[in-house]
Amino acid sequence: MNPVAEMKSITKSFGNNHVLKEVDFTLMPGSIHALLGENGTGKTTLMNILGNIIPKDSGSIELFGEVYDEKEVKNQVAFIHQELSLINDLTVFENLFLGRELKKGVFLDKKAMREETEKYIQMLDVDLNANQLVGTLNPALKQITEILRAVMQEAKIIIMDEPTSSLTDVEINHVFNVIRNLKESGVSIIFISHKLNEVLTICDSYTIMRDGHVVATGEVTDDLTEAHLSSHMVGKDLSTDIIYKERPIGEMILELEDLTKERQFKNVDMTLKKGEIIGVTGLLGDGRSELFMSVVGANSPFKGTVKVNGQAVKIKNTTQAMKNNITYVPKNRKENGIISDLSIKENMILPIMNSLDQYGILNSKAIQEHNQRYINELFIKVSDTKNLITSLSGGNQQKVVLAKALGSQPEIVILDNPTQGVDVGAKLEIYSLIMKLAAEGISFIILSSEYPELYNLCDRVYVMFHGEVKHEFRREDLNEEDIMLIATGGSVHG
Ligand SMILES: Nc1ncnc2c1ncn2[C@@H]1O[C@H](COP(=O)(O)OP(=O)(O)OP(=O)(O)O)[C@@H](O)[C@H]1O
Repeated sequence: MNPVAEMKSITKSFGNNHVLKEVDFTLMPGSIHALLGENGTGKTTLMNILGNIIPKDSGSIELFGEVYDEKEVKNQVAFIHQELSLINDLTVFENLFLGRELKKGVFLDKKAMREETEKYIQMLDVDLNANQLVGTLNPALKQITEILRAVMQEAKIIIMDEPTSSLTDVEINHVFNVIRNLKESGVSIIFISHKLNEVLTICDSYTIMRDGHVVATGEVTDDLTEAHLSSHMVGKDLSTDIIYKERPIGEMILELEDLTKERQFKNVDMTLKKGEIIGVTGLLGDGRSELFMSVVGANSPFKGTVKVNGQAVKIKNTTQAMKNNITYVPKNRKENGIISDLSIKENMILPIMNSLDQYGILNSKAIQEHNQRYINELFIKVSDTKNLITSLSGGNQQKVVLAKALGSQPEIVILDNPTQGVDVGAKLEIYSLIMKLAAEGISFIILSSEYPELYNLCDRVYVMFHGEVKHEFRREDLNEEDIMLIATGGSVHG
């Protein structure tokens, strides 16, 4: 069998930043190929070159045995980015035909576009309505709509950049089924991911990059392990020590009493003490994100009482939340976490502008010190903080979002899906930092679907189902099977 894509000795630099150094990459037909590596190692850059989004500096590419043709590639290769590019106010079929609308005379032929969409929906066996507004779809169906768009343009190679990073387990299965159907139909898929368990589940082969080089490539076999993959990614064996540390827990700092918002969450009671780390988990529709958006004033109105340090507070927006020393990091980085038009430096200092502003002039030394501290503590890979935040790799953007939150020195930090897109090694660094800050007295609420994340960090974990708290686990009772049972509507004793 001949490869469908063959990249040889690809190099690429951005200024002095030599991102790709003689990279070889081969994709076989009808396969799902994982592309792995630490944050900022050049995975997206390599794929941007394959998809003709940016030019290479040197090297050669063959597609389907032919020399790479920049005009043809648009129809052959589709790239689904981490941040989806759908328009919420349009329907599914309108999104799918955006920029290539079918027409009857001068009018749009909506009937034909709808029918064509239905045909592909059936082909991929997905539960999607062509007429539905994209804004009303859950994250998995949005991801699937993007996949449909790629399939409808008859792409033979589809690159998926962390397609599951904001999905829950059930949604991931849904997207995986679609990916498997695609593979059956002969499409080759490149699967960029930091979730090594998913790579072992769905991929046939893998390539691992480190510092702009390929360090390993091979088949996914039964004896391949996550530890094997991650040791190649970081160049050493990752510590398997548990990061969690026993530490003194202080007074009550936050109480949620009987919080209710129609169709979102119901009768929620939760507590958090000084220096404590609690987890909140569940599956799609559990209401945890809506609950904490309400707590910080971003999802009003709701019923019930929020108490900070024993005092009932009415928080109407996130600025008031910050005045109550609560910082909140929402889950979707592009829509909520970063300001794309600002530099890395500006993004990092936004929440602390007031404290840095002396006599109306920004103290550049203080800014420099502040930023350098977080760049060091979170290992943010950055060549110049004056560059736009969007020039950073996805995982490094996420670290800037965390730096922004922690830099405001809050008493309570609420993190929704905090390590989205972050590589396995950097995750451990972030957990260690959170543990260190908790030992210094900062309290954390971690909203997460990842059991290892909850296990590494949390003193207690609340499990929600359909907007209600169904169980509270003490650390000593935590286990993944019971959490899953409750998250799917079952119950455990005790
Ligand atoms: N347009 C750009 N301008 C300047 N530097 C860039 C640009 N695009 C990427 N880079 C740099 O290239 C390097 C590789 O980034 P890339 O996005 O390819 O990494 P990645 O392996 O996909 O990381 P992640 O896992 O975090 O998504 C980073 O140092 C990044 O800052």
